[in-house]
Amino acid sequence: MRLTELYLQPLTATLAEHPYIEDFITSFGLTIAADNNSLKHYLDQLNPDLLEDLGLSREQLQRSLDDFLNGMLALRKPLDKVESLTIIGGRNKSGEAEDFELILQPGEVTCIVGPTGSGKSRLLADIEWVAQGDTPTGRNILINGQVPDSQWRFSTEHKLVAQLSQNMNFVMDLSAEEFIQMHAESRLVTNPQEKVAQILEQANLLAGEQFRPDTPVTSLSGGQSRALMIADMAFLSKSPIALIDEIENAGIDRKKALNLLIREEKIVLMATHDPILALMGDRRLVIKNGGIAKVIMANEAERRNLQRLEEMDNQLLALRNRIRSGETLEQL
Ligand SMILES: Nc1ncnc2c1ncn2[C@@H]1O[C@H](COP(=O)(O)OP(=O)(O)OP(=O)(O)O)[C@@H](O)[C@H]1O
Repeated sequence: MRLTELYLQPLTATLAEHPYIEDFITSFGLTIAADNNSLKHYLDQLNPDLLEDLGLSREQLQRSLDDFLNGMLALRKPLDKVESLTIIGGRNKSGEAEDFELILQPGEVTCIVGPTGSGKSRLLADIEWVAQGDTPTGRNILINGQVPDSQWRFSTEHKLVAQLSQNMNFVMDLSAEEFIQMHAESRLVTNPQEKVAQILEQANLLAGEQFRPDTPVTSLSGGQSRALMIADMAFLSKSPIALIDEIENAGIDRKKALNLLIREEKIVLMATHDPILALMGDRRLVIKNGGIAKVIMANEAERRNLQRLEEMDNQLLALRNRIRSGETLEQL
């Protein structure tokens, strides 16, 4: 819907489709009720004395409402589907060319490995910024094979990338359910209750220890809050690209977490040195001296080892649980 139509149709329809307009108007100390007049008529008939008492001019109110509605309409606009992300090589820290062009597709997982300071975060930042040769690496990022529309580059609503970082600090005094509910409402999803239930259920499947919907977010363990944010990212974020920084220390089911994002058809890039996650990826980018030094594609021999690694991981997990419950490990 266009902004002009929204101003001209009867308020009954406008407020039913965009209930947040009422909150916006009341936040200025005004009241608005659904009737057959239009939003334009409502604004035109506002009493100038009342506006003056509220310290408002009609033009100011109109401008703020335009900005607000434009933002809300942009949030509802369907995004262009991202079918591929191309990374065109730039140069490493010594100025040597990175000689490659990589195409990543939805549902694929790309792991990023390399020593501290090698440039892993820089690569993620190039993608987030949709670099056009204008970052220290000189890389270029294409979306669907083309220089991306400014929709992706400059919009704060339509973020190309959703990023999950290692540290989660909640400062709000809300329950897990209220927190996700608030997020779902701000995203204007059509069925927030259902989405919230789905996210809480999935987060509990990921978390090592269960939590209840009424658990305050500030009381969630590191693993539980990360599980909640991964489920939130999978089901609420419209960003087609997910960047994950080190999932391993989180105490959550890493495999399920990754599968959730893959199932939601995101392009996943993950900095990780966890062998299980690395082998689950479709490719690994090896970063050295600021450049992508090597691209390792998933191969059968490595994948066969995945099962062994999982067995080893389960054995370690069982030992961890024994330690946790106070047992000794003389007998393995
Ligand atoms: N190709 C490049 N040319 C110039 N500078 C670069 C290049 N790649 C990375 N850098 C710079 O090198 C520094 C270290 O890179 P970065 O922070 O990405 O490393 P990292 O691998 O993420 O390290 P850590 O594992 O410690 O987080 C940053 O200042 C980054 O901007």
